[in-house]
Amino acid sequence: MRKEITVRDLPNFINGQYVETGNTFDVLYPITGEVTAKAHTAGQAEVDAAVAAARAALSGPWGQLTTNARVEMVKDIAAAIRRRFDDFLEAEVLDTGKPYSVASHVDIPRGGANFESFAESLREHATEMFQFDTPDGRGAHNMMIRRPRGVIGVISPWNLPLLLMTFKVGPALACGNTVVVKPSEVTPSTATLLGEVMNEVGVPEGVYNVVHGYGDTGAMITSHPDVDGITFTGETVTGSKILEAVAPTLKASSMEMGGKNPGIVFEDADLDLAIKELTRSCFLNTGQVCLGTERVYVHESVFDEVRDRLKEAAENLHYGFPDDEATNFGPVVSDEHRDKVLSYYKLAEEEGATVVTGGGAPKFDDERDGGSWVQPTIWTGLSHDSRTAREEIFGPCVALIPFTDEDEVIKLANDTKYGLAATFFSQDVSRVHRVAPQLEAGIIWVNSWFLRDLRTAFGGMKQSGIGREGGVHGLEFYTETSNICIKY
Ligand SMILES: NC(=O)C1=CN([C@@H]2O[C@H](COP(=O)(O)OP(=O)(O)OC[C@H]3O[C@@H](n4cnc5c(N)ncnc54)[C@H](O)[C@@H]3O)[C@@H](O)[C@H]2O)C=CC1
Ligand SMILES: O=C(O)/C=C/C=C(\O)C(=O)O
Repeated sequence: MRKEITVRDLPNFINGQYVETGNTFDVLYPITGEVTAKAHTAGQAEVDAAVAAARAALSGPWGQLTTNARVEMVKDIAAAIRRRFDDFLEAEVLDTGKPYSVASHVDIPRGGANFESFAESLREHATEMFQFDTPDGRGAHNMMIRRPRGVIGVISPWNLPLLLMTFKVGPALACGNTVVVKPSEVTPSTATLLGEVMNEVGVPEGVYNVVHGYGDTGAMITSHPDVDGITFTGETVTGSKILEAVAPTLKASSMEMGGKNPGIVFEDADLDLAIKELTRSCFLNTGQVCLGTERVYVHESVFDEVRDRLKEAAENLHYGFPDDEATNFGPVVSDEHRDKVLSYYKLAEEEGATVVTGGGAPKFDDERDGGSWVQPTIWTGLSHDSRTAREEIFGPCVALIPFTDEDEVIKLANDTKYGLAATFFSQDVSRVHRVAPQLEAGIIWVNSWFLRDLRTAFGGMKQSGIGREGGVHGLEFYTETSNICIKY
């Protein structure tokens, strides 16, 4: 159904207050291209104020909370997000155009779970202690303590805005840090709304701050001398610029970046399951998931069947307005991103691809023609070395490439500068155990995709990332340790 849009104002959130700057940029509805909000750009003064508020909060009432009280407050944030589920859902859909069916099952529930789960993890981790022999025979205890790292700059992307931002803010707050968040300029709404939740729950002022703007506002945070750590999700090239920006002040950095994740369908795979999971891994969230599969190697003996069944699944996806229950496929996030994806659709054909389905933009003959739409697309006939099969497109598209043997496909899967995720399908238990450890990826799914247990380590190898977050693994980034050596 067509949405009646009232243009909203999205101020910054600094020291518990909403702060306007009057210098605004438009936020657009990807379904139709209409303006839905005006976000207030933060300049150096607002970034400085946010960082100063975050610094002050570390030694204010927040810093004085007991661990138990802090953990309970972080869980209260989760409960408040759940109470305001519909507000978050509406805000996320307006920014991204994604179907309610996706946002209400993936994005918004994770907004709450990210706070709750990391609060629990913090309670469960054990403190390290070593008994140590000293030359005088009396001995010592080495005891490690953890303390918050300090002010954390959170730079987040547009594909899963609330999910990915809270995947960082949740553990940061659970560990006692304070944050300055720079959400993507394309999707600033849910980060702004979270400020209301923080005030409702009684999170002390200055603990959670949000500044809006483009990459230059992000750069004011990454280069800020009073920020202690940066956690980033986004493109690899941006990650590399951020690492340069943090170098002069030697900030700790946790980086989750792009991928060109392989999928593999072996000849012994359960094809019903493989098609079901590949339909999600290629097309969920219109392909805008860093863990998605844009190249799938299919054993030659089942290639034609996989191609035909995946084509059928892609053609059954339902483009529509977000609140239509049948809609499971939305637009991409912006015209800029649509143009990038369509440029790869053109490149694929220039590189000799056969278009199995899709390959362009849909035409609706209604207001959706003003939005940022592309078709789900499947190619065959592309070589593993083509740019289409090697570069991250971040769209609902996949190159199907045949293979003949296991060693060959492992080499093909690993032949990339990235190493975020891999997913493969086989019913042969020996093969599963043999192949999985040989894949160069931080996250490997077997007979499944995007099954997330928040206690597990999350992050990429090679140019897909530096460091791991999730469960107790995030403690390495979100806390500083001190070893205390106590001689008896
Ligand atoms: N999760 C992932 O792996 C994601 C990958 N991408 C990839 O990146 C491409 C471009 O999307 P963008 O949103 O432009 O990603 P991006 O990496 O440019 O932006 C991500 C965040 O970084 C900020 N940023 C940009 N330049 C910065 C700088 N110099 N210093 C500090 N912060 C900076 C942005 O404002 C945004 O908040 C996509 O087409 C896709 O291929 C995008 C989003 C998520
Ligand atoms: O489940 C998560 O924590 C993250 C999922 C997806 C991404 O990281 C991404 O698309 O960037």
